[in-house]
Amino acid sequence: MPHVAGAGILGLMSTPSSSTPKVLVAYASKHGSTHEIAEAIAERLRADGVPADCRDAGDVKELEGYGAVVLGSAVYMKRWRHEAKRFLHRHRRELAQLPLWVFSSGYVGDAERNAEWEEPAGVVKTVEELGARAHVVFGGRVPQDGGFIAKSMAKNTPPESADRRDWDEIGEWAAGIAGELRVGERV
Ligand SMILES: Cc1cc2nc3c(=O)[nH]c(=O)nc-3n(C[C@H](O)[C@H](O)[C@H](O)COP(=O)(O)O)c2cc1C
Repeated sequence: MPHVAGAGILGLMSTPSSSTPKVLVAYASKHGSTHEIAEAIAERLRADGVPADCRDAGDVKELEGYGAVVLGSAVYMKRWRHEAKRFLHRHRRELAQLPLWVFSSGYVGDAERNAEWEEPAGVVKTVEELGARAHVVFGGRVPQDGGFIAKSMAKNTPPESADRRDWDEIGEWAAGIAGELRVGERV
């Protein structure tokens, strides 16, 4: 089960607006699979009545107009993509004031979820300091078009476990976010 940090509605209770905040789903992806997770989260939010934009973290210059943020990054060599790290740094003041949810995407293959392939510790520390409501890890997909290591991963990974993204798990996580934001709307 993904780790879910202490959630709550306190931040939303103090929000003066009675409308559901628009959510920015920002992602950092090299080979597209994290982008697809981010799109699925945004789609689920919209389906649950929460307005959401899905954007490349590297393209986001400001957070004006957004009342909540979901940030996700692919993990490579135990690190987040630099666009996601830069996003955290650049917007840290606003993020500390906004409801924030975070996901990493990485583990692939048929082994039990590998403890080696977890969230980068520095990212966990930063997002907890920013008051993130949850930070979770989703499975990833072996890149189909990468370099030497990716090719070797693809060769050594059984095709049926090359894509470990669990769309039900992702959808449920997004539904939980929508639920929290809708609760805030009623406060
Ligand atoms: C060279 C390479 C290194 C990787 N390193 C990690 C890692 O350290 N931890 C992890 O969880 N996943 C790792 N992965 C798996 C990727 O995170 C996974 O394939 C992810 O879904 C890629 O996301 P993207 O398609 O959005 O770029 C690695 C993949 C490659 C090709």
